[in-house]
Amino acid sequence: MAKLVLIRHGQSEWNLSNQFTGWVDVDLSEEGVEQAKNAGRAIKKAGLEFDYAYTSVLKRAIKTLHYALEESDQIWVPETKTWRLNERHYGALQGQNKQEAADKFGADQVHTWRRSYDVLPPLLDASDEGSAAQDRRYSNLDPKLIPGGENLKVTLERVMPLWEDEIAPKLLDGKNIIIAAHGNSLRALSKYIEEISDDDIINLEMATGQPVVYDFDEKLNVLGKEKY
Ligand SMILES: O=C(O)[C@H](O)COP(=O)(O)O
Repeated sequence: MAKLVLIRHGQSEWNLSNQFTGWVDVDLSEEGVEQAKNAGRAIKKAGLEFDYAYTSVLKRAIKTLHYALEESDQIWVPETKTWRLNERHYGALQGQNKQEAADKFGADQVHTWRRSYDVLPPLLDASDEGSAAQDRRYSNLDPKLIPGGENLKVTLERVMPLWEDEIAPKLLDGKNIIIAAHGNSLRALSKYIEEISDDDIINLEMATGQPVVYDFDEKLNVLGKEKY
């Protein structure tokens, strides 16, 4: 019945330089642009047609969506941009080099920050430079909802209202949806969709620019999952 395509943005400038990114609005690298276009070509080749598109308010995901839709000749598809699909907020780690952080705090600690389900990164204060509280794009958001740092659990909790209010009803109505977002907002969504345990989610990685296609029955049970 309905299909849902999840696509992590193409390689970003900070994926390339190995920096924690989170809510920092970093652009795609040249390779990231190519990955997004290739995703669009794969979508076209597979004959995937969308009724709705969703993305975050960060340009690496927005541009990935646009390249993918343009290459598959469906740039007209109605799209929604929402902070609920943003990357998990990496708190005070944002901007730091991941290798340098591992040298400073230990590889185990950094792995725990990156992949554990419920350990929070060091938090940013609302008054800190670089806090999203000072960013105009979040000015219509209740300040209490603006995070100073998130783990996967908190990320899943803020993705779920979007799933419940918008995505699931449309899939139940047989509509096909593409979501272009981020490694961890998509890991959170996959955890819910595939009912992956808190322990096992540590092993799920999302490749940049690779479409993941879920096929659902009319009760939203997963019939199949394919990667292009
Ligand atoms: O925000 C980031 O740094 C990346 O998009 C995801 O990083 P991770 O692989 O460390 O979770």
